[in-house]
Amino acid sequence: MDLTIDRLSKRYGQHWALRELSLRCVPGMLGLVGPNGAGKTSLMRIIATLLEPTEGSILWNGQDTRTHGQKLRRVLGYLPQDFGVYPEFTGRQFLRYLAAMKGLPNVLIKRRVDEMLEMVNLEREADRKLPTYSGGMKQRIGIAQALLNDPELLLVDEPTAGLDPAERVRFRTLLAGLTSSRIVLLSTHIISDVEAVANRFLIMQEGRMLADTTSEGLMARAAGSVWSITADQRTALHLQTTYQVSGMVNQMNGVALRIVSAVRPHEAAVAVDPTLEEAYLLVTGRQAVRV
Ligand SMILES: Nc1ncnc2c1ncn2[C@@H]1O[C@H](COP(=O)(O)OP(=O)(O)OP(=O)(O)O)[C@@H](O)[C@H]1O
Repeated sequence: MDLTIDRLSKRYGQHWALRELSLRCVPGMLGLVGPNGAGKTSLMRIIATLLEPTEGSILWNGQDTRTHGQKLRRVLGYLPQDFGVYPEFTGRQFLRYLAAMKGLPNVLIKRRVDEMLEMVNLEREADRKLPTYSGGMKQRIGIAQALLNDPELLLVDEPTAGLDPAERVRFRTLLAGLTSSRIVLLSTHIISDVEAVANRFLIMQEGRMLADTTSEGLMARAAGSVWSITADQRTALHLQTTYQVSGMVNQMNGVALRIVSAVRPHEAAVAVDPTLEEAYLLVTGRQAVRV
């Protein structure tokens, strides 16, 4: 199993959504992290062969997907960001319908659908119509449909958007169990979504790959660049306007700040271990989203 992305670019009109992106993926969970508009969905849609690149190519096991797209589609599972459900179907009917569409033999469909419903913990809700499902249940049925063909390559685009914290955790746990023998590419703008499950982090911004690293690699980049200080209100305000503040808590004795800065922001500041979000902030220069 080998997915190679070679100098991929995508232009919409005058706007470049992807710029010369290269990447080689082997089995494991890859967290594709970047702010809205970074190009994550465009990349996923091109890999899924739903969108043509402007330049560059995607190779699946060494073969170009422009000419051998069927080989990749056969082993692909995809949960798109705007995953829509069919209002007339129950969860079970929906999965059976998609299993048939994916070409699973009739004799296997019932068993496979039952297995998937059990895996995503929706057996009890399987005969309810899809519009009655909560956001988290819809995402779980979405991942179930993506897994029907036991894909070697699983693309999951912003799966936790709009989920409440309990469903978010549940979804992460579900994903964590899926990675051993496939390539999973999971996109998110929330680093905590992939913090515990990804063994590789791809950080995208404005169509470019800013970093291709592990959590340790990302943390190492931020070592010595995160500071903690408890200051009075006036000093805290000054620090906030001058530096990137990654955390702030009002306390009895002042304001406790965490600051991301290459230089010591104040003589009373002490260096602290970075969090993954702070490392992300340092790489992208943006505020990480905390959920
Ligand atoms: N069909 C399109 N026509 C024109 N511009 C587009 C189109 N699709 C995406 N874009 C632009 O390309 C850039 C990348 O979009 P894309 O959806 O790939 O990013 P993203 O990282 O997935 O962001 P989001 O999380 O908001 O979906 C954005 O600036 C977006 O506005």
